Amino acid sequence: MSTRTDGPRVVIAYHSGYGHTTALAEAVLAGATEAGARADAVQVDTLGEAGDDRWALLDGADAIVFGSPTYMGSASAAFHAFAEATSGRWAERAWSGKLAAGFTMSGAKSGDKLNTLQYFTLLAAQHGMLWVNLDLMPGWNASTGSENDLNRLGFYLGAGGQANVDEGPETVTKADLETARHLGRHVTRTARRVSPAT
Ligand SMILES: Cc1cc2nc3c(=O)[nH]c(=O)nc-3n(C[C@H](O)[C@H](O)[C@H](O)COP(=O)(O)O)c2cc1C
Repeated sequence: MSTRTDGPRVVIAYHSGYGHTTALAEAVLAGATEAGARADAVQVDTLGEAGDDRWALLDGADAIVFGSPTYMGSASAAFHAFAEATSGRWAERAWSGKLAAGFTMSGAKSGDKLNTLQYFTLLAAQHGMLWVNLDLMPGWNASTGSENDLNRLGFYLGAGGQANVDEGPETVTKADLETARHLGRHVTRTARRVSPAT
C-alpha cells in the first residue's frame, strides 16, 4: 500500500495472465507515484469478497486505472469477472465522478487492443466515471519516427503495449513502458486539476 499521506489516490485495477500486463501496471504505478499520487495496484483476480480491504482502496480512489491483456479481442475473462463483481457498486453509483483510464497488452501490434480500451470506457461510463485519455500524439508514424517512440502503437484512448507471444515480460519494450508511465503521470495531474485540494 502507498506510504504517502497526500496527493490524489490512484488505484490500478488490473489482471495479467503471464506478466506482460503487470509490466505496464508497474510503469503506470511508477508514473502516478512520480507525479505525486498515493498510488496502489490491485490484481483483480486475487480480490476476495466484501471483506477484502482492497475494495476499500478502490472505493476511496480519486482515479481507477483499468488494465488487462487483450484475450480473444477483449479484456480477459478474469478482468470481466472483476467488472461483474463491481455491479453492486454500479447500482449504488459508488464510483460515480471518479476518474478512469486504461491500458492493455497484446501479442499482435494491433491485436484488437482498441476493443479492450473501448470496453474499459464503457465500464467507466456505466459507473458514471470520467474517462481520461492518453493525451499523447501517435508515434512511429513518420519517416523520422521509430519503434522507440512514445505511443508507438498510436492509441488515443489509453496505453497499448505489444510483446511477442513467445517471449517473457522482461521483453516488454521501453517505449511501451514509458507510454504507460506517461499515463500514470497524466491521470494524476488530471486528478489534481479536477480536485485541486488533493
Ligand atoms: C487466451 C489468449 C487470448 C489471446 N488473444 C489475443 C488477441 O486477441 N490479440 C492479440 O494480439 N494477442 C492475444 N493474446 C496474446 C496476449 O495478449 C499477449 O501474450 C499478452 O502479452 C499477454 O499478457 P499477460 O502476460 O499480461 O497475460 C492472447 C493470449 C491468450 C493466452
